[in-house]
Amino acid sequence: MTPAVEVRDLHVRLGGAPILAGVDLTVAAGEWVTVIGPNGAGKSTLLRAVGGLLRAPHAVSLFGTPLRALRPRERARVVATVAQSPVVPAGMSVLDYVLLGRTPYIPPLGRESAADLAAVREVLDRLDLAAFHGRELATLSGGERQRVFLARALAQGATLLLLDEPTSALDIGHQQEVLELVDQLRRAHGLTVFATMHDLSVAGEYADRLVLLADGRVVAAGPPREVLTQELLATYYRAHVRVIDGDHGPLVVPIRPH
Ligand SMILES: Nc1ncnc2c1ncn2[C@@H]1O[C@H](COP(=O)(O)OP(=O)(O)OP(=O)(O)O)[C@@H](O)[C@H]1O
Repeated sequence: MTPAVEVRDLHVRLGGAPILAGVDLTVAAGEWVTVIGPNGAGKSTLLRAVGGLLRAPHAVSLFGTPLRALRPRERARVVATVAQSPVVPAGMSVLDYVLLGRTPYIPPLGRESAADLAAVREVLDRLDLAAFHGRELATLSGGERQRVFLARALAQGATLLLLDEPTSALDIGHQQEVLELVDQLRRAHGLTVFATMHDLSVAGEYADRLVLLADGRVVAAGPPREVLTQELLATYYRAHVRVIDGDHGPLVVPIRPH
């Protein structure tokens, strides 16, 4: 079957320095793959390249089509990105911000249709954001805002979701709620999820496969119990951890070194 994401020998240089140095990976349609790795490993850069936000035209294909062959509107119907800290337009309401997700469906110089508004209201309800629809985005708390960013991506109706640290600003309850919702949507609508996460236990609980990135290279990839090992985490994170069996995958507990 054609993979949702295919990355072949991806090299990215930023500010004159090599950031990604020959990354290869595939994400099957319907799969959830999470990229982990220490700070500065290149995780966000990889996600941006897959989302078409960097010039890497030859290395990335989405659902069998090279990125370079997709026009921006076409690309936006296929892939939706939730960046780590998206720009918040001044004075914009929650409703209008989430409505931006419908841009690929609105004709140039046209207005949103009743179906666009219905799609937005449905997503706001699902994410428990309906009460905020008239609020100025900038006045929301970090966690509320993060749910609005996700709402915009879901309203886009793309089949591939790229989530860069989607729950970093959320409390543990909202973190679970958002990840469960993403997983439900994935199963119900056949979405593919390609994410980055720092919480290794949570990453392992939700992903089918993990990709461990270090210094711009994939150093391990596979099911969570093959990647979340004490040895790999000591080598690449310099972390002292204990890995214990959980119901949905390994749980990584940091242990204070002697
Ligand atoms: N525009 C840029 N110019 C120069 N260097 C950059 C640029 N953007 C990113 N980098 C560098 O590329 C490296 C990888 O950054 P990236 O944000 O992809 O890492 P990351 O794995 O997502 O890190 P973190 O876990 O800290 O979010 C970092 O060393 C960063 O400083």
